[in-house]
Amino acid sequence: MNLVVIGATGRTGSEIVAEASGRGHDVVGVATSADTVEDVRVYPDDELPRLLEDADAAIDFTVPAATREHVERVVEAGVPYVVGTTGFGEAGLDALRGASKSIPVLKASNFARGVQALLRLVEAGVEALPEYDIELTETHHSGKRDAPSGTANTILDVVDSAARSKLDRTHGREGEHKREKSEVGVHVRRAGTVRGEHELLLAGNDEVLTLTHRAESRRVFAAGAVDAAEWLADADAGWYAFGDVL
Ligand SMILES: NC(=O)C1=CN([C@@H]2O[C@H](COP(=O)(O)OP(=O)(O)OC[C@H]3O[C@@H](n4cnc5c(N)ncnc54)[C@H](O)[C@@H]3O)[C@@H](O)[C@H]2O)C=CC1
Ligand SMILES: O=C(O)C1=N[C@H](C(=O)O)C[C@H](O)C1
Repeated sequence: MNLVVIGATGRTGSEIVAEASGRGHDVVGVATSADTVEDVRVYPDDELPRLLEDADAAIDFTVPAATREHVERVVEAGVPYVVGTTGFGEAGLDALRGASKSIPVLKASNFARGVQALLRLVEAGVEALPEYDIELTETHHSGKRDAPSGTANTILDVVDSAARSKLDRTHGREGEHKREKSEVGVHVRRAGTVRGEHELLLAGNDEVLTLTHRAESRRVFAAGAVDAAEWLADADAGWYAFGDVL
């Protein structure tokens, strides 16, 4: 396949370039400035329209503002679009959903296959323990821009759908704060080079169940993103999730 990796010089984009090249795909990169990654040419983002002309798919791991600019170019080129970027507001999500009327769009907050399994375990745990208190903690490297993580928000959406009553997301606690039954605590840690860890704690009287996923390297995200691009290249226009690929 001809792949365009947008964000190719980034922590994750550079792993995606390595993974795609390693699989034998023809890869070009786009980033804020020209560079070379794993012997792959990286072009500044104003070159994106030309690079999309022969692309079979584009993969975007940048920042929400950049992805919003890219999506119009990708739609014009009619190229399947894999989006890993997180931290969108409603307008950004609407732009991506709008694009899916014309091209196949696959957006996932986490391309690790283990997180797909975690989401299924979260649903089962919440359904089995409806009265238990739920607290979510996510930990990422000190360079992460958005909080909570996109994965944390995805986990909370699964909790919402599995819970018997609406839960209020309580981001941190300080001062006098007695826990309400309707709370789901959300806690964010930023430190070092942590690749991505998510822990859901369900606590009842005299017992605790914790469900944890930890990414040991960004290669796990890269493998999933390239799997998604290979799958999406033959898809019809529409809105897809990483679970559709597995
Ligand atoms: N869905 C998933 O599995 C994962 C998602 N992510 C998300 O991916 C995004 C990027 O994360 P990192 O790789 O740590 O970021 P980073 O800061 O290391 O890299 C960002 C990349 O985007 C590029 N970029 C920024 N503005 C651009 C523009 N206007 N045009 C073209 N390129 C532009 C930069 O040049 C750089 O290559 C974040 O939103 C993060 O949450 C990260 C890992 C896994
Ligand atoms: O920024 C990161 O690094 C990651 N971001 C994604 C998120 O926001 O959930 C996925 C992964 O946890 C790594």
